[in-house]
Amino acid sequence: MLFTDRLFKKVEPVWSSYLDHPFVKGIGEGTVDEDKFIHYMRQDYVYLIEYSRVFAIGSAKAKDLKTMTIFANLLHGTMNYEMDLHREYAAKIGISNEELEATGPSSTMTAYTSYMISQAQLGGVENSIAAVLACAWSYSFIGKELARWPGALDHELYGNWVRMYSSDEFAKIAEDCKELINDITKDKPEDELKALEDIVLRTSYFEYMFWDMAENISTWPVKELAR
Ligand SMILES: Cc1ncc(CO)c(N)n1
Repeated sequence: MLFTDRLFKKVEPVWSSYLDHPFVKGIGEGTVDEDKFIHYMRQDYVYLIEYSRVFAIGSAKAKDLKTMTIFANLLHGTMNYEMDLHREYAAKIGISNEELEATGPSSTMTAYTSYMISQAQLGGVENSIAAVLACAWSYSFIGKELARWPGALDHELYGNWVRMYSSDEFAKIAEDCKELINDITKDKPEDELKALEDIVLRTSYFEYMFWDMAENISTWPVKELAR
């Protein structure tokens, strides 16, 4: 069995719950509140900066040129392609790239990216790929599903989002991550596989928390002190 098949069995209930989440449903149905979406996109922009850092760590830790190149391509794709989506949305509503980049990090964004970066720094290259796997793969999973919902692809505001994450280009990013982890785990003992599975499960929980952060427009518990 491929390691990603084993992982999918583990995370499937968590990922299915994303599709019932009011924010994710709101994107698919075109009903999500604009203020919530803007908060989400701003937090996601600064999230993607840290996420790219994990690709850079993976590239630095890679033991062969193929792995190093895949990480470098993922880094390039995120910064030059996926983040254009956020820049385009921001431009539409009058937020500059500088303002977008200067977004104050929310507690959930901080916790999630800190966890990814610490896991990537602690272990070998396999930890970096485990840390980003749920991100790329679950977004592709959500994108493909929402693309089947009536009108989701054509919605004037949220259609771009659905088109990005259901695109073949984005599916390729998820596939590259899956291939990397399957290659890297081929001869690994069970205790190491379990540790990687744990990273994928925890990042899947963080993904749920990120959707909650968007839905609740949350930042930090003590808002007036968090500026
Ligand atoms: C929080 C989060 N996870 C995953 C992705 C996919 O890259 C994203 N844009 N944001």
